[in-house]
Amino acid sequence: MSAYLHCLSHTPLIGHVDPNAAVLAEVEARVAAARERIARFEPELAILFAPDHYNGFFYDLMPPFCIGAQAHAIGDFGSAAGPLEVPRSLAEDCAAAVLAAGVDVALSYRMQVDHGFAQPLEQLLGGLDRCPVIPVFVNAVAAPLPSFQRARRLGEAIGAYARGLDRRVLLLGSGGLSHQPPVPDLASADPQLADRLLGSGRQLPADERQARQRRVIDAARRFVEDPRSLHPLNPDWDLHFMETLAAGRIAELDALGNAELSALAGRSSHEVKTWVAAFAALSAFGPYRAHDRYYRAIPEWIAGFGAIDAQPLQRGEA
Ligand SMILES: O=C(O)/C=C/c1cccc(O)c1O
Ligand SMILES: [Fe+2]
Repeated sequence: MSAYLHCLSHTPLIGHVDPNAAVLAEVEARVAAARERIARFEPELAILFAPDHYNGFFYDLMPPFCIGAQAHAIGDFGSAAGPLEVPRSLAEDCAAAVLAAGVDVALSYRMQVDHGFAQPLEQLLGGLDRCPVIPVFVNAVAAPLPSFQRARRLGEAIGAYARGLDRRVLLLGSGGLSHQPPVPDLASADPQLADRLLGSGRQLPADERQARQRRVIDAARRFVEDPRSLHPLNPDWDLHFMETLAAGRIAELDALGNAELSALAGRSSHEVKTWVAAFAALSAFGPYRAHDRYYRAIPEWIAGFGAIDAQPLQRGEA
């Protein structure tokens, strides 16, 4: 029984609107180093906390959290498409354990996921099917959103379940940090978009998919030229958030309300709740040490882009 954590921002803009070569190389080196550390850990099971962007979860039935017992990725923005390697009975047991621990979580036997799940699996493990993975959806865009406290409780319950397995468990958090790309919003949607957000967008026609991706790519180009065209990135808050998790003070975030977080760091910054859940899961293995922290605000990717590793303290470590 052992655990290793890696949390990483995702962005579908990689390869579409990139920062300069030096920054790109810096990020690639960081990701490559994280991939090596993970490979050395030799995970037997990954638990991946990630959000969706109205590609798999819609307002016909929007859960705050959902565990996938089977899942497939759609391949948006050129990310990997196809089935994830989900150990069905472990995912079922995990959902049952979480419910028994008092956290309400949905279960899906046909979970559809997007770049939020696919990108970390590609970047950190080399593909969708390289390691058995339990995908855990955390709603980070479709109001009303779960709170920091519930994300923490979800993570603690999943961590307690994972600790009981006799396996090397990799805990992954995907998303964040401060950012607000043009992800749709039901409150301001016209009737056609509202219909898509209610579920008719599950299999988007190719031309609409193209137009949707183009809108995000154009928004990124504009954001580089005019930082006021989107909600600003907030490096101060991002670094403070990372330090809070690294210092083991996860519960301090409970006091931060959803509206407050949107105002500080943008509407998509709720993706950081995947990090909170992952760290809370790690805390179920005991005190931990964070290392290999990385951060850079990257407007080309509309992302406060961060990465961090953590693992339980070894015997003798303070
Ligand atoms: O449009 C989407 O589906 C999402 C875009 C996006 C852009 C930048 C950072 C992110 O985390 C995103 O999901
Ligand atoms: Fe995202």
